[in-house]
Amino acid sequence: MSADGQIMDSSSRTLEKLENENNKNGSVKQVLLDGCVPFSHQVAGHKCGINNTGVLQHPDGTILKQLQAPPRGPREMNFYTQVFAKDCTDKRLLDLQQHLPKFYGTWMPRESPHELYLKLEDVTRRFLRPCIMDVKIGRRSYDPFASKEKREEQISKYPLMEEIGFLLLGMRVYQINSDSYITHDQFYGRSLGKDTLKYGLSRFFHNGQELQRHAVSLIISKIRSILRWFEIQTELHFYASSLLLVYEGSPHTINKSKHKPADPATEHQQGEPQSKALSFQSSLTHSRPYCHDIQHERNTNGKHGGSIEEQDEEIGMGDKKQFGQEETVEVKMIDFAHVFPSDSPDESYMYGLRNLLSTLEQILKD
Ligand SMILES: O=P(O)(O)O[C@@H]1[C@@H](OP(=O)(O)O)[C@H](OP(=O)(O)O)[C@H](O)[C@H](OP(=O)(O)O)[C@H]1OP(=O)(O)O
Ligand SMILES: Nc1ncnc2c1ncn2[C@@H]1O[C@H](COP(=O)(O)OP(=O)(O)O)[C@@H](O)[C@H]1O
Repeated sequence: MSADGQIMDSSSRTLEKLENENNKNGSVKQVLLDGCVPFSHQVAGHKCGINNTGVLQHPDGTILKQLQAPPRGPREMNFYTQVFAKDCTDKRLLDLQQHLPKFYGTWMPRESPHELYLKLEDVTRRFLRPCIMDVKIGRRSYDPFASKEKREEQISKYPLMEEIGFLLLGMRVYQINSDSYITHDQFYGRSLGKDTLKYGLSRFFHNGQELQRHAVSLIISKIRSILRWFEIQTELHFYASSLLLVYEGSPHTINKSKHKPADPATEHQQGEPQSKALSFQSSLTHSRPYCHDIQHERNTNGKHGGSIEEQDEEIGMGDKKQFGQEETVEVKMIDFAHVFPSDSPDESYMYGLRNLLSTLEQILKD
């Protein structure tokens, strides 16, 4: 049977059948469309898609984020498409690529062509025990087109946002002694005031034995690099966008293994990064969030076979991989549902970055 045929077999399971199987087995490890499984390293964000699963992990190691309802989903898709356009000549956008998960176009399940997903690099993939934090950046978490109700709702969630300029949305931290993760949800971040912020942030770097100072330093250096990009760009404003911070929690070596790619024939991506940059202006027209109570999780590495090196080559980034000390951390910008064109510096985002940097520097000084 052709690879295509195999796809049809796997994806032709109906949702009903899946639910029955899950109920029967009490199965936690769901296999969804085309061999995709729930992404086990999601620490914040919407839980949409099949069974409110949220972000999915594709067998080739990428992740799939379902497009949100217009205008947010198309706006995020247009943003990734523009930044990763093959014929992009805008130096600012080309420089921005290094700060984003790589974008592999859009993807749709063969059976449900109305469902569209962004296919993205899994930023946590190379880590053995990834410690992950999602931090929303900026002095306001609503965009200029938000209704009065939306503005008020967002402000009421964290009135300190304007003064602090960032908000911890979620994290998971590997604990060496118990070989488990501590997780904190969005309410943890919202509970932090000016006097507890530094301590609250420092928990992300504590493995139960000691503070991972090297991770703090390396993450500071990556955030500084993102700040430098913002200091010279005036094209874009980012609202309700996040930084995803990751560091290696394992005291052992970093996972450098490269698996053979999954059978490329099992791919049926639709819409490669487009060759023509799309206009942001065109996207200006105008689910339940993830909530994980504080708890200890047994460690499940969540690794899924296959690799994406061939696709890396395709977008010209395949040979840029290096492994060194700085590979034990990663900082990427994510969540671009509220990115808008502009002609001035993004002071709000930079304010947030600077305050995050100074809080991290304080943690190092203590
Ligand atoms: O998707 P919505 O309209 O429900 O709004 C999300 C909010 O849900 P809620 O207002 O409680 O219904 C949601 O609120 P919660 O954090 O879940 O209280 C977030 O503010 C989310 O923003 P982000 O994805 O974290 O950047 C919000 O998403 P964005 O408006 O930032 O896309
Ligand atoms: N490229 C990525 N690599 C790894 N994890 C990611 C990536 N993008 C998103 N995530 C995970 O999914 C969560 C939600 O992503 P996000 O883009 O913020 O979704 P939402 O728009 O629903 O807020 C993040 O907190 C993170 O845990």
